[in-house]
Amino acid sequence: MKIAIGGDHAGFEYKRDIISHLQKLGHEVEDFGPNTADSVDYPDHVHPVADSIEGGKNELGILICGSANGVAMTANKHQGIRAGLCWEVEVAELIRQHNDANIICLPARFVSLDKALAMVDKFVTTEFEGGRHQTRVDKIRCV
Ligand SMILES: O=C(CO)[C@H](O)[C@H](O)[C@H](O)COP(=O)(O)O
Repeated sequence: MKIAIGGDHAGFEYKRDIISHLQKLGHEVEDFGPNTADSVDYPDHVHPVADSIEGGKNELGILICGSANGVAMTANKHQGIRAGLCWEVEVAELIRQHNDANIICLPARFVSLDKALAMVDKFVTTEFEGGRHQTRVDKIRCV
């Protein structure tokens, strides 16, 4: 699967380890930075992730910052993006099953790396259930 990843300095180390994990599983990962742990502004690295998914270059996205709120707020400004903030593996499953989320947002300062990896694994392997959920997802789009 083609996956876009990005975030800010607070998520830099987790992003590095998530990329390695996904590549070992055979996924193609495009890293939109940051490339160091130096302080950055997360929107600079979130918009390109969202653009790549809206443009069809990548299928899913992963965004990591301290609380995950900034990256989620930024990503969800894009009409074609449904970004879900996750803190438990079951939530990572539900944002795919019920919300057809195409981006998962991870709070690096509030979850362990092992949990972050487990959430990523669940996110990329869970399908949208459609049905009643499709009706709701269709109503998310702003007019
Ligand atoms: O969600 C966030 C921004 O709203 C993240 O938690 C950022 O990583 C955090 O704000 C960065 O804070 P810092 O003090 O500049 O490291």
